[in-house]
Amino acid sequence: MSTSAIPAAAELILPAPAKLNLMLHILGRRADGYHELQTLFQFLDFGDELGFALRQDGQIQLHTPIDGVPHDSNLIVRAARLLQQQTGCTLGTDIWLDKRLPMGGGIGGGSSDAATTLLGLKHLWQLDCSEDQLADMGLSLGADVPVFVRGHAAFAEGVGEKLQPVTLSEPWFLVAIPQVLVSTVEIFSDPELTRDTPPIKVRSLLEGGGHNDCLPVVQKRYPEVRNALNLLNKFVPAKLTGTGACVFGSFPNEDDADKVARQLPGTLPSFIAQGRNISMLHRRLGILVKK
Ligand SMILES: C[C@](O)(CO)[C@H](O)COP(=O)(O)OP(=O)(O)OC[C@H]1O[C@@H](n2ccc(N)nc2=O)[C@H](O)[C@@H]1O
Ligand SMILES: Nc1ncnc2c1ncn2[C@@H]1O[C@H](COP(=O)(O)OP(=O)(O)OP(=O)(O)O)[C@@H](O)[C@H]1O
Repeated sequence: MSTSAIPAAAELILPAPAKLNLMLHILGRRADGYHELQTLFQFLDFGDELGFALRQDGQIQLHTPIDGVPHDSNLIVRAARLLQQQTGCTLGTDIWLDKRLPMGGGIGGGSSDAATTLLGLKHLWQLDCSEDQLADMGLSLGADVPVFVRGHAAFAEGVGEKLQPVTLSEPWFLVAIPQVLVSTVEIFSDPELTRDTPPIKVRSLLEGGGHNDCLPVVQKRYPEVRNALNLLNKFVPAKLTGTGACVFGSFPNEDDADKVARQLPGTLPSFIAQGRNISMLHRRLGILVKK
């Protein structure tokens, strides 16, 4: 994996992997407007990469800005500041980001960056906080952050924070990236969204089963996503991850995924990655802790 966007000054380099929602059922809406979900999360062995270097002056400085996202709104900076506040830590950090995941893609780039920041800085600042505390902090940043903090494929309920680890097969995925940014808020506010899918037991959820309740609304609002689903459906059953925009199909091996990728038009970029039950971040941190 290239680390070109991350300078040698970084003392700690960690991955921030993507996730897929293999299914997403919407059971209802809470009084605060958030939706009760059931979803199956699996990680991909593809993602962003973050570099961290220690600062003694308490400053949090992200050196690689994202277009359209102010420094202080970036989930990386927000996660770092939250960790400082919650632990009383007076250390700071320089951070560099190698952004590879499309934004607004439904593959959790911002959430994963936030989780990698929480776990990376716990390591760099040598903090004594538990995974439960980090998952709670993560939840206050976004519904998808806790699963990245835990690092295990999971059946999620609640708003996405009640996680039950699951072991799934680890197929190869072709993920196509429609060139449009889908607003999660917009999809969850659509009056036509199905919000009354009956709950199912994880036991009865066969692998590959379930559906995505966001699909009809996303297809209606975003022709780019509709086109991508139609194109991919010619080769493999195509699914939507989260609220989109990305769509994906699964394959038993990388070659089969690659053959289909070659037949997609240049206007529909894609990448191939393997599904993972343990996130790359946790594999890497596990190695660091054992050293
Ligand atoms: C769609 C999923 O990606 C599935 O994994 C997540 O549920 C969304 O997670 P996320 O991007 O971390 O979402 P957040 O940043 O917490 O919420 C963005 C917006 O989505 C809506 N939202 C999100 C999660 C949820 N369970 N119900 C909601 O209604 C809310 O309007 C919220 O203001
Ligand atoms: N580090 C970050 N990376 C990406 N987006 C960020 C980041 N920090 C803040 N954001 C904001 O969060 C929004 C959603 O980004 P993200 O890439 O996580 O979307 P997503 O893949 O649809 O997420 P999810 O699957 O969790 O709904 C972006 O449009 C951007 O404004």
